[in-house]
Amino acid sequence: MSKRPERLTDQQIADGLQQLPHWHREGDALLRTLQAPDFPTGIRMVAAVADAAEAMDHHPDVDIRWRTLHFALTTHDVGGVTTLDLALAAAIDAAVDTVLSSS
Ligand SMILES: C[C@H](O)[C@H](O)[C@H]1CNC2=NC(N)=NC(=O)C2=N1
Repeated sequence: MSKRPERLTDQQIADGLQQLPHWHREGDALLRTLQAPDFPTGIRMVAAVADAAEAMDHHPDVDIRWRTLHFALTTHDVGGVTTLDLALAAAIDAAVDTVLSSS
């Protein structure tokens, strides 16, 4: 049984975001919005994110509007931002970059 992650402090979140320039915090979530070049590529990005999230057993909230993708990350089990959200943000950045570099 994996240990439940602890909610991070404001300072810990700010420190983590130093390494995640595409992301910002709003309340209990980390947010990123990006523009895909077209709708199919955006869907491929979301599919790549889904694989990474499933591998981590930690999943983003995703909003898809044509080419605009909104990602919101929070740890629902503890009702706040944890290290899992910071790790997922980095995984999302890597996943979308991989799709872009192969499109
Ligand atoms: C049992 C529970 O569903 C799992 O530990 C995971 C699934 N994916 C998850 N994703 C997110 N964002 N928060 C969670 O608390 C979470 N829990």
